[in-house]
Amino acid sequence: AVLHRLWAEIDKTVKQQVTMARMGIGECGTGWQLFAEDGEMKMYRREEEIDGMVVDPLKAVHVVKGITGHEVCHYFFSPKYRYDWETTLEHMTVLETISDDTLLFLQTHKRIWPASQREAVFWSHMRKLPNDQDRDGPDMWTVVNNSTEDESHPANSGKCVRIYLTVCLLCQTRVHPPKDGTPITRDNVSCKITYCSVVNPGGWAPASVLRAVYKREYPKFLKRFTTYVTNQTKNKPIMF
Ligand SMILES: CCCc1ccc(-c2ccc(S(=O)(=O)CCO)cc2)cc1[C@H]1C[C@H]1c1ccccn1
Repeated sequence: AVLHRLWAEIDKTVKQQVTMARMGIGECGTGWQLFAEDGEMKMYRREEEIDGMVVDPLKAVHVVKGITGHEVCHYFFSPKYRYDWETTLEHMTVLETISDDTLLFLQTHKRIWPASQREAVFWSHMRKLPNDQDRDGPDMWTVVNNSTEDESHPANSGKCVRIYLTVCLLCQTRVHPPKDGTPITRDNVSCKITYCSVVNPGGWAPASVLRAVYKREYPKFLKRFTTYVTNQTKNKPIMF
């Protein structure tokens, strides 16, 4: 198959992001502060600024019973479900279908007063990863979203400020087979989710406002999204 113009960048970025997502918080360098906790969900951030703009890296870890990594990545990646769970989304367009596991998105997010409205252009790639640590362990699945340029949508040409994001959703399915050898049900599966994101807001926005938005929005987003996947899958066959 002819490789797409972005393929080399996608493959390199996915490998880099997955390597970082697999590292524990302790190995990810210093300065991580736990800022939100809800049951199994723990959310960390590091306070970082570039040219006075807040670009705080975020890392969340969560364990959800009854769903698999393939299912979590499927509902995160597919455009047809996004309006159901992404509450800050104002508009989403698929600019290009690069392949069946790689899409180019244009998204505008609802304006956060007093900052100007933001938009993002990013490729999104979904991939199953060999579990190289535990060969007979279940596979891992990931979706990586990474901002990119698109000639037909130059940055900051309209009313929206272009943001630059790198997001990695890494999922590891855990199966606890029933003792009595009966078939595996959703009671026997769980998914360890690691969500990493770095967002450059692209233009000035008050640090206090941005940090308040992230503190409020990210825990809401991960809880809402995982609840959505649980509800969407509960009466469906398990997608391993
Ligand atoms: C000034 C910039 C604010 C800002 C930057 C970035 C994002 C954002 C974009 C994409 C993704 S995703 O994980 O790729 C899922 C696809 O949408 C998550 C978050 C949202 C906001 C805004 C709306 C706020 C927000 C922040 C955090 C979570 C959700 N929404």
